[in-house]
Amino acid sequence: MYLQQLSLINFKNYTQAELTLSEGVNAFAGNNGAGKTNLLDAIHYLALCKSYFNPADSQQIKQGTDFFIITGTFERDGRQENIACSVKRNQKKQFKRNKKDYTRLADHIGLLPLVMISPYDISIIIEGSEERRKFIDNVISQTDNHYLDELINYNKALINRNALLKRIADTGRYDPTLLEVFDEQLAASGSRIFEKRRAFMESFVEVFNKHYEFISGNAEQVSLVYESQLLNEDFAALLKKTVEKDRVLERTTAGIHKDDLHFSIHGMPMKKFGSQGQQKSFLIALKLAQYSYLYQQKKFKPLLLLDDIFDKLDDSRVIKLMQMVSNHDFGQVFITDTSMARVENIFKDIAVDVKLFYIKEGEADAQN
Ligand SMILES: Nc1ncnc2c1ncn2[C@@H]1O[C@H](COP(=O)(O)OP(=O)(O)OP(=O)(O)O)[C@@H](O)[C@H]1O
Repeated sequence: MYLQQLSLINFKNYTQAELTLSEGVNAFAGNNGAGKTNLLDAIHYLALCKSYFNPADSQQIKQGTDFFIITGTFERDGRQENIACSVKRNQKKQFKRNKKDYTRLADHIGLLPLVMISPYDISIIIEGSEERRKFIDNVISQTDNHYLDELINYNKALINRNALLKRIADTGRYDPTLLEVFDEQLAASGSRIFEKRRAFMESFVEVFNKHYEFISGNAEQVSLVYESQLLNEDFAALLKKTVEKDRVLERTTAGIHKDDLHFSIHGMPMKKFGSQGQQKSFLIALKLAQYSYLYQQKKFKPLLLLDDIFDKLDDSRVIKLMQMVSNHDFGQVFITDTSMARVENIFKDIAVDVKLFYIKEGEADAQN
C-alpha cells in the first residue's frame, strides 16, 4: 500500500500543491516553518480522518480562506483508492472513499494504516496517563474495528455513572438500582477493552524490547509495563468495592480509564532519568513496535512518517534506523529535515528509491 499522489488546497500554509510520490522514501527538506510537517499532517488526515497535532479541523484551513481539501490516490491491494477530506468553516467534515461519503468516519480507520513519529510524541513520556492510553487505543483501533465502539460505549457509561454519583451527592437520594445498571454496562465494555489491551500489550512489549535493543545498540536497559487495576481484580467486583469511595469523591475511581504504561530506564522512571536522546530512542522503539504490530495484523506495510527524526539522535542511532529503511523493513516512508544536504548524505549509500522535495513557504518542488 502506498500513496501515489497528494493534492492540497488551502491546507495550513499551502494554497495549492500537487505531489507525485515515490513508493520508497520521500524526503521533505526546507527551513523552519516552511510546511514540511504540514505535508505529513495532510497524509495523516487521509489515513486517520484527523490532524495528528490539533483536533480542531477549522484551524487547519489556510488563514484568510474558508475551506480546505486534501485528496490522495493510494495503491492498495492492486487497486486505486481515492480518498478526499474537505472541511468548510462551521460545517461537518466530509470524508470520501472513491467519491462515496462514509456514514461513519470510524469505518475508514484501519484501511490505510499509518505510523507517525514526531517530536510531539514526547508528551507520551512526560504528560499524564491519558496520552499513553491514547497511544494504546490508536494502535489497537487501526486493527480492530469494534474497539472504537467499545471505547465509545464505555465512555458513555462512565459519564452516566459519574453524573449519577453527583446527583446522589446533591440530592442525598441513593439509587442502587440505577447504579447497578451503569455498573453492568461499565463492567461489560470495560472488561472487553481490558482483555484487548492486555492481549495487545503481551505481544507488543517483546517487539518493543527488540526495537530498543537494536536502535540503542543494547546500550541501556529499558522497560515497558502495562498497568491496570483489572490485572488483579474482576471489574464488576472492583466497582462494588469502590462504591463508597466513589460516592464520596462523586466520580468513578476504578476502571480502564485509569490504565497506564510505566516506562523506565535502568529501573528509574524514563520521564525523570532518561536523556533527551534516550527518550527519543524510547519513543522511536515504541512507534516501530506499533509499525511491526500493524504490519503483522494487516499483512501489508503501513505508511511511516518520520518528522524531524534526525534531531537529538547520535550518528550510530541514525545509521541503525536508516539500516532498517535500506533493508526494506518498511514500505513507503516520509521524512522531514531542515537540511537537504544532510538528507542527501544519509541516503547516498542506501539502496532505496528516494525522492527529494524542497519545501519553501507552502510550496513543494520535486528535486529529482
Ligand atoms: N491554518 C493555517 N493557515 C496558514 N498557515 C498556517 C496554518 N497553520 C499553520 N500554518 C503555518 O505553517 C507553518 C508551519 O509549518 P510546519 O509545521 O509544516 O513547518 P516545518 O517546515 O515542519 O518547520 P520546522 O522545521 O520548524 O518543524 C507555520 O509558518 C504556520 O504559521
